[in-house]
Amino acid sequence: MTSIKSGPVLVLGGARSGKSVFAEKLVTASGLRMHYVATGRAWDGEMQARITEHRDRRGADWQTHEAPLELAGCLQAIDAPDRIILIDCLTLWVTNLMMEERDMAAEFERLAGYVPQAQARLVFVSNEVGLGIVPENRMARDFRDHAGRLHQIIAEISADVYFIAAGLPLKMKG
Ligand SMILES: Nc1nc2c(ncn2[C@@H]2O[C@H](COP(=O)(O)OP(=O)(O)OP(=O)(O)O)[C@@H](O)[C@H]2O)c(=O)[nH]1
Repeated sequence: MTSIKSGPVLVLGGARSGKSVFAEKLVTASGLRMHYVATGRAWDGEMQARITEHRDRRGADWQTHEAPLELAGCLQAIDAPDRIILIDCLTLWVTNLMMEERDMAAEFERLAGYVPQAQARLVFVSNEVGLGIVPENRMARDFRDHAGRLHQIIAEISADVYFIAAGLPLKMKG
């Protein structure tokens, strides 16, 4: 199993690609105190079922925090050198910021400003949503563009970057 040596990690992949499971294994293998920051919200029964599945899989060794909007603030609040924090996922955070009409560039800058100073190990999970055809509606195009920009920003400051497809990791950086 791949292990985390130093610096932040970005794990990208499509829906149900196995990216969360891969990231969870990286975290579990680290031996550090495991924290999970969820950006998702239980907006309907289906999402609640997905969340329950994730919680059951993680088990009691993880401490869970919910940060649909204030991601950098949440990470700062729980930062400590003996911890590893899995952030799942950046694309849901982008969705939440868009819904609240936040200044995306400023939010990305705030997160990117914090990441290099973090004492905890950070593992970001995100959906690669830019591989399909150009979406027909404006909001979906904006979402795809914001996600793409954020991925480039986080990839640049990450030590390791993986792309997961069909449960298989492709190491792109590190
Ligand atoms: N609020 C909240 N959300 C959670 C919790 N655990 C997981 N989630 C959210 O559930 C989302 C994952 O949903 P899925 O639809 O199963 O993920 P997926 O992208 O289809 O599948 P994978 O590629 O396997 O990760 C994550 O992005 C989290 O934000 C939790 O304890 N609380």
